[in-house]
Order: sequence, then C-alpha cells, then structure tokens
Amino acid sequence: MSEDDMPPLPDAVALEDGAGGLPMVRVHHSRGEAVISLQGGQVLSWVPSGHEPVLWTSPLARFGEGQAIRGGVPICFPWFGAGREEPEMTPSHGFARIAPFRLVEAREDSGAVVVRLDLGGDDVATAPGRDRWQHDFVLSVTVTVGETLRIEVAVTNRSDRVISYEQALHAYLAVGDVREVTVTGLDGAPYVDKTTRPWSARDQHGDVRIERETDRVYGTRSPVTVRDGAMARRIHVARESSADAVVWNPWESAPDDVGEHWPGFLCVEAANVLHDGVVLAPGESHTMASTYAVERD
Ligand SMILES: O=P(O)(O)OC[C@H]1O[C@@H](O)[C@H](O)[C@@H](O)[C@@H]1O
Repeated sequence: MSEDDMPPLPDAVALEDGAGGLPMVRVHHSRGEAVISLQGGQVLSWVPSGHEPVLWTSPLARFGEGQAIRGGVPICFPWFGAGREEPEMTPSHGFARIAPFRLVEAREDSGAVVVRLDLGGDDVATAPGRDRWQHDFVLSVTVTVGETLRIEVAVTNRSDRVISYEQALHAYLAVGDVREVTVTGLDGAPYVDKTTRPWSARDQHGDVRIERETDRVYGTRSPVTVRDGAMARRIHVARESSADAVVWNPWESAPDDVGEHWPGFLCVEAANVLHDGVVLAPGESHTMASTYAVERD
C-alpha cells in the first residue's frame, strides 16, 4: 500500500517489510507483541508479556507474494478446504488467505492495540478462484493485541443478491508435543471426521487426544482449551458466532512446508463451515470472533 493510504500509527505500531519482503504490521506493547501480515490479514505471531509465543509458524513456512503462509492465524474465506461444490474449489481455504489486505486503522485502546485490515471485492479482482465466487463484499479483520488476542472477522454483503460463504480462523497453536496435549470442551459434541473416505459423522466421548492424523469439524459453540503439560500451560480458545470448531493435525502425512515439525502445533479453528456456512442478504453483515488466552499451570 502507498504512503498516502497509510492511517496514522501509534508508537506501539510499525509497518515494515517482513520475511519475503511482505508488508507486516509489528505491534510492541507492554502487554503483548504481535506480527500481522497484510497478505492474508494473517496474525503470524502473538507473544503476551511473560509468556512463550502462543502461535506456531512453521520453520519451513514460505513467504512470498500469493503464497499461503503456514502458521499463525490464516483467514479462510469464502470457502473452507476444497469448498462445498464440485469440482473442488482452489486455492484451498479460499482466496482471502493469499490476498493483499489494506491497513485501515491502528490505535491504542485500554491496555491493548487494535489494528484493522480490510479486503474488498476490488482487492481480489484478479485473485485465483475469484471466478468461482464473484460476489462483491467487504471483509474487515480487527485484531486486538494485549494480554489476550482477539481476532474479529466482519463480512458485509455488498452485492445485490443473497450470498453464502464458509469461514475459519485457522489458528496454529504452539504446543510442546501434540501427542501429549489434552483438548477439553468438546465432550459430547458431534463431529465430521474428514480423515475417512467418505467423511464420517461421529460423537466425541471425553477429552480429545491426538493419536493419529486428526481432521475434525466439531459442531459446537463451546470454548475449547488445549492443556499442554510439556509447556506447563493452557491455551483457551473462545469463539463468538462460530458454530464449528475445527481440530487439525496432519501427523506424519504433513504437507512439505510442515515436514517433521508436525508435533509442534495443533490447529483449533473458529469456523462456520459445511451446512453452517453463513448466508447474508444484500447489505447484511456477520461478525465471527475468536479470543485466545494463555494460563500457566
Ligand atoms: O494445506 P492447507 O490448505 O493449509 O490445509 C490444511 C488443513 O486445514 C484444515 O483446517 C483442514 O481441516 C484440513 O483438511 C486441511 O488439510
């Protein structure tokens, strides 16, 4: 984005060239630090004061224009994975996560820093996959960095017809060893297991342990906690207007930008996907949010 389009930035916020020359917003605040990539509107790092980094970014992540960055909190929109239509939609998880967002606001606000990034129909005119979802829209991401991290995604239908979309905040949570964590909050929830062919419908009994490739869409609005004995901490993921929680770790079938590092993260994603996709009449808006908090054992 050009200098002329830049909003005024408080002292705690800087816009810099990051890895791969990608523009990144750096937040340095006494309560927490963060890095947010304008490409994808993606929080890449959040370190609340006195804690280890809460988000994981792959040591093998690729940073380049138009490339999905493996880590942090990618924004999936307007479809999730391969989407709900035939043939499969590409790019995986929609065009937003590789699109150039605009920095529209940065301010300090009661002990936190608030950064807003926008993406509109004009910003994705030539984006791959745009031909499969052509509606006009505005997607606003508001990131609040402090003792906790909150990411809010507001979508407005700017077209003259009803639109439908899937969405997720695809958070990669850093863990000591995914094989040793316990995930609570999902007991009793129905889920779609995406590792079977065809996918299967199941119910969760008790806490979740990661013992193999895990790719599940849980139909629940309850908060989820990742208990990580190795790092002696708990990461709490609360969600608003999110009907689904996706839990993903690829185990040994990890993509090549994860490789042998797969034990280092667990994705817990605030989502509205499959039959929980959002439907908006012309002019309507919908806001989904997720708040991350960390607590020592
Ligand atoms: O490799 P990608 O496109 O980042 O997707 C990673 C994973 O993301 C998860 O959210 C999906 O549930 C998985 O099915 C998918 O494999």
